[in-house]
Amino acid sequence: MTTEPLLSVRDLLVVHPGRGRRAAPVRAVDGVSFDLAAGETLALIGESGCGKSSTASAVLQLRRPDAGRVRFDGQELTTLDEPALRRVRPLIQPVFQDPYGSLSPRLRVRDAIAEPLRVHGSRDRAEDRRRVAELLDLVGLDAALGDRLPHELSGGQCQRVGIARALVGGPRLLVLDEPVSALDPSVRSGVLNLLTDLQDRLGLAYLLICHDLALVRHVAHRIAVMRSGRIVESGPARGVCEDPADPYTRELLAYARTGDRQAQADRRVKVR
Ligand SMILES: Nc1ncnc2c1ncn2[C@@H]1O[C@H](COP(=O)(O)OP(=O)(O)OP(=O)(O)O)[C@@H](O)[C@H]1O
Repeated sequence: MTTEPLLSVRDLLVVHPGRGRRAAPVRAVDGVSFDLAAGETLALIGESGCGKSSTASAVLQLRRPDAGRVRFDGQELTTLDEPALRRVRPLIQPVFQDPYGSLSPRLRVRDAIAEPLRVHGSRDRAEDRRRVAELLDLVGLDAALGDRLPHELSGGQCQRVGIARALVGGPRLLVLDEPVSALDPSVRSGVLNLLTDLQDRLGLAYLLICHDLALVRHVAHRIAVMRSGRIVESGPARGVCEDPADPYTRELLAYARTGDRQAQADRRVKVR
């Protein structure tokens, strides 16, 4: 018996308008297809501008794709109207690179985490408080941090709040866009361990966008290499780079050279 993947992306096309007055439109994503199972991590890697974030936005339906299909948990998302999509959104949640930028500076942590519940119609404040306390505990934060504002948290704590907020609606898929690259190296492994622990406990699927090949090999199950809007190679994350004659390995090693330079640059824009 074959089980349907949680996420199935087929022939995805995202075209951005050209940036200059005479600039031609950019096919940022040009026929991308992949599957992702529940409990699995697929890492999308590739040099800057190859279309990783555009793919992520189209999967999240933050940016409607120009063509192609995005089937999630048996439902085709590209044809859903906005009210129907709002009901699906809690199940597919993003976690962004900049933990401060993804939280409102004026909302206390407990309100930031509870906000999506209220947006989706929750009127039971006591139940919301209980859920927030449960989530703070789940992401390894002390309940007292619930009273703080984002600027009163460290980068790692702030990213944990972002993860708690993503979890509040009971998602099945998280789209992780460089989730630790803006963090101090000393707290990165804690956040990564939290993500792998949450995946094991909750059966979450992760679409991971990351520049750091060493990290990707450690946390992902499969890797897809993008270039110029296309997936040019894909395969298992573990045991890769063992046969230099293999095209997938060659692609990864080539990526590692450009990607490492990008990762160095990323580290220079650390948040507080
Ligand atoms: N809103 C936009 N308008 C016009 N062009 C865009 C827009 N967003 C992205 N692009 C272009 O689309 C292409 C793919 O960009 P995208 O951000 O998806 O790549 P990426 O692989 O995520 O890059 P990075 O690793 O630097 O974030 C690039 O040529 C980029 O300049």
